[in-house]
Amino acid sequence: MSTIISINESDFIIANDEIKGRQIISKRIYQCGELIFQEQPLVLAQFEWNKLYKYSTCEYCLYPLESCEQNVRRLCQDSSIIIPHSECDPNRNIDQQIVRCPKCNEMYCSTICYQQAMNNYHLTLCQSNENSKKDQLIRHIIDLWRNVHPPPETTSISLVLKLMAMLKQSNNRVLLLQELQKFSQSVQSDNQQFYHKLLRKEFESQVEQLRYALEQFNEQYMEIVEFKWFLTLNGFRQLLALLGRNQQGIGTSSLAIWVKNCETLSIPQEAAAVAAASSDISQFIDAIYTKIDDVSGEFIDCEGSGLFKLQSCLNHSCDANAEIQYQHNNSTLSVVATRLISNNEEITINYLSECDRNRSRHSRQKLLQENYLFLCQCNRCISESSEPDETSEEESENDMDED
Ligand SMILES: C[S@@+](CC[C@H](N)C(=O)[O-])C[C@H]1O[C@@H](n2cnc3c(N)ncnc32)[C@H](O)[C@@H]1O
Repeated sequence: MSTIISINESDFIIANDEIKGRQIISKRIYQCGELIFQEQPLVLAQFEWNKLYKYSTCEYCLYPLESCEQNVRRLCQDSSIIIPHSECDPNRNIDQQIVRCPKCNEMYCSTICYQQAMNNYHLTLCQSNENSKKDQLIRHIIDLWRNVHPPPETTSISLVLKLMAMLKQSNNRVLLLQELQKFSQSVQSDNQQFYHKLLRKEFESQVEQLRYALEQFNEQYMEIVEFKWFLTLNGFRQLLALLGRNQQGIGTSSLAIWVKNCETLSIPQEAAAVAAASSDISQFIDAIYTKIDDVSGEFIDCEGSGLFKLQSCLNHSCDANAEIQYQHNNSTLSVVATRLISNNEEITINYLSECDRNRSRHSRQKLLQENYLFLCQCNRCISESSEPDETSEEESENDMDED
């Protein structure tokens, strides 16, 4: 885990900015669409809610373990749907590829993933006996988490459990802890104004229950002396702030890959046939997405999150010049330029979800303060600084009043 792949060391540098902390500065020109780097996570986990809704993925790399047809049938709750062009679905025979842990039945996309999981953490976390006290405590911790954090989830307690198990199984605990310490993790913003939203008064008792349960887990089953500090009152708040500030969402989907492959289908020769075939398939795809939206809402991907060492050095901008993609439909993250990036320009991504990006300056800044503890001063926020301090909801309410 935690491998940085495909970078040319001289293409960018990690610098230090007085206000933002670490930042990545380009040392050459990147064209729009160009890959900047690819990286695998130090640790990742599927969201607990996602798992509950039966999104099946490889436990180690989040590769989807459904065919496109199974995926669509589940999301539409309609077992009669037939997906055409099965040649566009690389997962059409995925059932035959799935590897299961012989003890707990957890699913993996390959023997390699299963072995990596075993070597890293699964030997410790394998829940093979539901009556055992240890398995019950793990389930209790996960249930507590789900009560604190209804969907959409942002941070996952499974990451904490996995980090503990990785430390237990590691033969170099010091190195792993050093890697963890590099992520930005203070509980407050530098000017002491913002706290992470999970550390507000309203969550105090639930966060304490979680901390206590994890402390019991460590004392009774893990005995990781090096992790004890993270399970103290202050240490646990810092751990939650670390996860909140750095965690990167991961999304994979069998349907999305099938749709992408359909776009490159070999085209029939005659112009009229081309038009008819492509309009048929796009109408079919539109109808599928509409039905999914009606039945399952927008929650359509296999989702999780992870900590990435290099990606976590990328700062936010509401006018970012790069974006995160999952080009391999698993947890390998790609950072791709979304416009021309000049030499010496900071490479930035947008931390906000697609739908939050069009909110007012005030709403965007509020979300960034609650989740990442900073006041955004990007070019877009500065150029919109004369706008009123209203959330998008207040803005639309005012608009409606005016109408
Ligand atoms: C994922 S880290 C990014 C790298 C970070 N600068 C570091 O030193 O590790 C996220 C944190 O970086 C800082 N940050 C990111 N974008 C920023 C921005 N536009 N303005 C100020 N601080 C920012 C915030 O402290 C945020 O919680």
